[in-house]
Formats: sequence, C-alpha cells, structure tokens
Amino acid sequence: MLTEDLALHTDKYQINMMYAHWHLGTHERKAVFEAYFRKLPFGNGYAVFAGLERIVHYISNLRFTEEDIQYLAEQEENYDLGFLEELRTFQFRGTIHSMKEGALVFPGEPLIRVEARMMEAQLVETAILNFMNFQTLISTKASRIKQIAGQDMLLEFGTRRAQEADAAVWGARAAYIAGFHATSNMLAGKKFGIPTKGTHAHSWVQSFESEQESFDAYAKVLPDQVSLLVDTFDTLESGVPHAIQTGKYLASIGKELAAIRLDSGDLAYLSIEARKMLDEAGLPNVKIVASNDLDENTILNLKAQGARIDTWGVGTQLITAADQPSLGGVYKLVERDVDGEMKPTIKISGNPEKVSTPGKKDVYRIIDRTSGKALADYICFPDEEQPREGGPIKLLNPQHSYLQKTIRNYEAIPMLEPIFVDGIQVYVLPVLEAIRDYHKEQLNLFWPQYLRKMNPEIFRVNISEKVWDLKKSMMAEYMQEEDI
Ligand SMILES: Nc1ncnc2c1ncn2[C@@H]1O[C@H](COP(=O)(O)OP(=O)(O)OP(=O)(O)O)[C@@H](O)[C@H]1O
Ligand SMILES: O=P(O)(O)OC[C@H]1O[C@H](OP(=O)(O)OP(=O)(O)O)[C@H](O)[C@@H]1O
Ligand SMILES: O=C(O)c1cccnc1
Repeated sequence: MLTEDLALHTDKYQINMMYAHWHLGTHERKAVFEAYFRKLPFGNGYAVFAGLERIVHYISNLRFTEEDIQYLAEQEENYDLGFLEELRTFQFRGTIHSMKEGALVFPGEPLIRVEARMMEAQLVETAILNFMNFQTLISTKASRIKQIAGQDMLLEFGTRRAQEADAAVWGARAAYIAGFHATSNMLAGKKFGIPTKGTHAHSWVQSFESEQESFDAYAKVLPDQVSLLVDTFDTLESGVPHAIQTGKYLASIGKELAAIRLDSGDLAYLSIEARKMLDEAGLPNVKIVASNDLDENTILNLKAQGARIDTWGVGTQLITAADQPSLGGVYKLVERDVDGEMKPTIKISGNPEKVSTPGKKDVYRIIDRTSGKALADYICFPDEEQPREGGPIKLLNPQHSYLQKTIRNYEAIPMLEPIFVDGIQVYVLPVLEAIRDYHKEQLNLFWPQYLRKMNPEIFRVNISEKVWDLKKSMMAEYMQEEDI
C-alpha cells in the first residue's frame, strides 16, 4: 500500500488542465498553491493534522506507468503524443511545506503549501486533499474521544464498518496519533507498529454447546490477554458468572483473566453490577471493556452515570466520522508566474469567508513567553522578518479587522516544515511514537478553553497587516472591475 501507482488517483479535470497547460506551453510556469479548511469539524475548537506520511509516499512515487499512459491514450484519442511523452518522464520536482502530523491546526491557515510547475502542482491537488481531509478528520474525531476518555484505554474497532480498506488502515493510524492505545486491525499493526488488541466475537460463544465451555476453551488455548465477551445470552445472569468461573480457573493455574467485554444493554448499569460481581469473586484486576456504537457523547454520558468501564472499544462512529463525514479542505492558487515574476492571485466570492488570501504565506504559532501558552496563529509573507526576529507584531483578525493588538513578549514557532525541496525529500518521517508525543506537546500549548468538546473558545488565526493590505487591495480591484 505504500508504493502504489497513484498517478491517476486524481480528478479528470487536473489531467485536462495539465494537457491544456502543456499545449499552451505554460506547464513549466511556477505556481504556489495552499491547502486549508474553512470550518472546524464536529464543533471542535481545533483539528489534528494528519495525512502527511501518505502524501510523502505519494509524491515520492509519483510516476505514470506505461499502463497509465496507455489508458490516457485510449481515453483521449486526439491527445498530442508529445503530452504522453512528457508524462513518461514525469516526476514531482517542486517544493512542499507542511504542518507536522499531530499538530493542532485551525481554519484559514495553510496546512500544506505546494510550490511547483503548474502541471505538477495541479496534478497533486486531488490526492493531497483526499489524504489530508480524511486523516485529519479521523484524528480530530479521535482527539475528541480522547479528551473525554482521559486515562482510560481506547481501542479502535472500526475496520468492518469503515469506508473500505484504506480508510480502515489509515484511519487506525490517525486514531493512534490522537491518543488511541491500540487497534483491532492487524494490517495497521504490521504496517505502522500500532499495538493490536482483540477480544472475541459472539460467534465464538455460539459455536459451542454452552457459554461456559466456550470461555474455558478460549482461556485454555489463548496464550495471554484473555478477554471474554459476556453478553451473548444474558450479561449478569449468565455471561459474568461464567467469566468469573473461567477467571477462577485461570487464577488456579497462575494465569489471569484480562477483561470482560460488554456489548449491549445499559452499559452503565451492567458495568457497575459486573464490577461488583468481579470484585466479590476476588477478581479485582479483571478490566471491563465496553463497545456498542460508542462515541465521545455516549462515553461522557456513561462516565457521568458512574459506569465502571476501564476500556472503550470505538468503531463505527470514529472511523466514519459519523456526525460529520468530511472535512472541507480546499487547495487554492495563491501565486503564479507572470513573465518570470511571481504575482499574487485571489479567488473572489460573494461569501466573504470564501475569498482566498493571496500570496505565498508562512504560519507561526505565537507563544506567550510568560504563560508558555499559545496566543494565536500568525500568517505573514515569507519576507516579513518580525516573527522570526521577535519584533512587535500586530495581531489582526481578518474577520473583524478593527480588533487588533500588538504583542512583544512572544516566541514564534514556524509551523510549516520543508518536506520536499526541488523534488528532493528533505523531511525525515518521524516514527509514530514521536508523532504522538508531538501531538501531546501541542495540546499542552493550549489553554483548556480551546480544547473543550462543547462550545470551545475560538483560537484566533491572525494575518499580518501586509497580507491584509494585499487582500483588501486585490478585492477592491476586482470589485471595481465588476462595477456597472
Ligand atoms: N447507560 C447508557 N447511557 C447512555 N447510552 C447508553 C447507555 N448504555 C448503552 N448506551 C448506548 O445506547 C445505544 C444502545 O443501542 P442499541 O439499542 O442498538 O443497543 P442494544 O439494544 O443494547 O444492543 P444491540 O447491539 O444488541 O442492539 C448504544 O450506542 C450504547 O452505546
Ligand atoms: O459498535 P462499534 O463502535 O462499531 O464497535 C464495533 C462493533 O463491532 C462488533 O459488532 P458486530 O455485531 O459486528 O460483531 P459481533 O458479532 O462480534 O458482536 C463489536 O461487537 C462492536 O459492537
Ligand atoms: O476485539 C474486539 O472485541 C472487536 C474487534 C473488532 C470489532 N469489534 C470488536
């Protein structure tokens, strides 16, 4: 899955534009695109950036195979053969900057910046958005669940209900980045080194003459980490007593029953009762796992009811981001080569939030030196020195430009890392554990009001005066042109 041929994993309109640029001789012109989203998912206060690892593999392996070229030739008989020849030697030769996976990110700021030949910058839009949008969405959903679960163990159980294999495997990774502890997906475990965990299905119990027999047989043969599903017939009348009997047997041979799993009914009530029964039977170390369409809301509710659940198995709601199944990340042209000079470009819209911000931009996270906490994100042009040199910067809210304040005692952390420079990968992909640690560090930079699940405080993304002046002047230019 890491070295797939994905050159044709793009929308046809990209190929159309590549062809048209090639025909006009503009395909080698430089262009700068930025990927960002406008609205946070799930009413959350932040999103968790993910998808970079897959994007790096995609860009590094981006070649048109002979079959791809053959297919294109069959699709468009009238293609100039020179275009297909161009594709034969195609490689990504541009420069990409990106947020690091695990970073907390916000609306309106560039998450990925692509500087490349028009033809290649256009080709990669679809795949970059596809990877970034899905994985960032799942990491964000997982992070919400993690905020509620606290120190409890979180297991990712979504594969069977995911939107196909890639979503399951990369979704498991996205969940792990945001703090899940393990996945049930063995391929994700193998590919990424994520710890794997599993109990057993109802079918195991059903395939025996009795529940007790099924538990005993399972416990005898499984080498360790025996977890028994106790709701096949009747949780408290049958499942838990039978599990206790198996637990006692395991204790008698020096082993330990690891957990029981509840998968239906009133999980609060059942967990409280099951806990009592296990404790009274001398099995206080046996953990209680719960599953059944859980998400951050049900987990919060169950905790409020005093549920005695140690481990949460979360599938469908997480892997499908059921309450908001897509992140609307977009990829916009911000600068283009006009006769050898890079010029800003803007996309105008009747909806002010949809007007793009022209020019190639950097993103800094501004940290208050006194509290050590993030104050705002700051977007400016690469040639603006102030954040790098610690000079006073004016924080200006683009939606409400009358709201401004000047700050001096800050540290500015550049958020966009160089990933590829002129086609060469310069970024060493971190191991997954380092990404998880980075995510935790990121969370620590924010006051709790930005992190809470419900009605969070809005974290400000500010633009420099220069960026704002350019945007205003370009908007005015286009508005004037439209004047009647
Ligand atoms: N005490 C509780 N408070 C709030 N929600 C709960 C509580 N107990 C269970 N739930 C949730 O309520 C929903 C119950 O779903 P549903 O009615 O489909 O399950 P069920 O009938 O118990 O089991 P089955 O999966 O066998 O149909 C699940 O999302 C579950 O996580
Ligand atoms: O509810 P989710 O959050 O998606 O978690 C995964 C669900 O998948 C399994 O059910 P399923 O009925 O598919 O299989 P089973 O027979 O093993 O219960 C498991 O028992 C969970 O209920
Ligand atoms: O291990 C489990 O209990 C499990 C795995 C996948 C889906 N549901 C449950």
